[in-house]
Amino acid sequence: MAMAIASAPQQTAVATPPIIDSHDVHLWYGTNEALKGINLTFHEHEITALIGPSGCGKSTYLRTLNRMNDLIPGVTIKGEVTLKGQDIYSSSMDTVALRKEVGMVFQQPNPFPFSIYDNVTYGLRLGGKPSREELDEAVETSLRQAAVWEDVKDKLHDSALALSGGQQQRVCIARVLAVKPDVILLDEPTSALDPISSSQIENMLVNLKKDYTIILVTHNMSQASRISDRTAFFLQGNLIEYDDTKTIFLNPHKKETEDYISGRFG
Ligand SMILES: Nc1ncnc2c1ncn2[C@@H]1O[C@H](COP(=O)(O)OP(=O)(O)OP(=O)(O)O)[C@@H](O)[C@H]1O
Repeated sequence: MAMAIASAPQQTAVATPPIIDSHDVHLWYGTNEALKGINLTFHEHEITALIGPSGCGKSTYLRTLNRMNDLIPGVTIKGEVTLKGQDIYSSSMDTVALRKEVGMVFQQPNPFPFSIYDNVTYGLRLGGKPSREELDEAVETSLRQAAVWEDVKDKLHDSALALSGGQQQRVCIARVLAVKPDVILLDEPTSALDPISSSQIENMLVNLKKDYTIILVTHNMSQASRISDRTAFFLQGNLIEYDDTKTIFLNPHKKETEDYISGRFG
């Protein structure tokens, strides 16, 4: 019998339109093949969790979705990733624009050493010369969406570095939201946070999915089962199983998946 986790998994996902498609994605770091032909389709307005033991390629795969691996020397990528039907690896793709459409939040909160206001407006100011009113509006909307407005509204011009870790992470999420992405990638966004901050971020992500598509790497099985609609299980660079979260946690089809989620390895 599979898994023993505290919370009931999400209900069976009802398919929304696909937004990202990856087809036969391989990635090598030098000669080490870290991804061995990944086929995955992500659906709009869903949260998808990527799970699997350390070193199985989850973070590497997440970074292929907005070409963040391009920044790592010695990386070779083959295969196809499309965003709304457009090949993101085509030579005509503007990677700065891509990373606005497919934003990323990292494990460690990484606010810039600026004010909260300047952190949230950073991407907007890179893209042009928005008016003060536009910036003010974006700051309030994004901080509200990231569920941190009430904490910071009276100190927007204080350093973001003076906030708690959980508040910093929510400001980093607001920074991504301010440029209105379609997709948000999160790489273990709560693993450096206390349980209360983690739970605030989980609730926020569930609220955000009505407006965004969310793809989340997590080691936390309860988190995956609490908030995700679909779950993909990776092992040694392969995608072993991808299904709605309820099936993965209650009735996985592959033995490796069952062994992992029931804690037999990893
Ligand atoms: N920058 C890099 N240079 C060389 N090899 C790397 C690099 N990043 C990851 N790897 C290797 O690629 C493989 C997959 O790593 P990756 O970080 O994607 O796994 P992961 O499943 O996200 O692991 P974790 O859960 O520990 O974060 C591992 O063998 C790792 O050592």
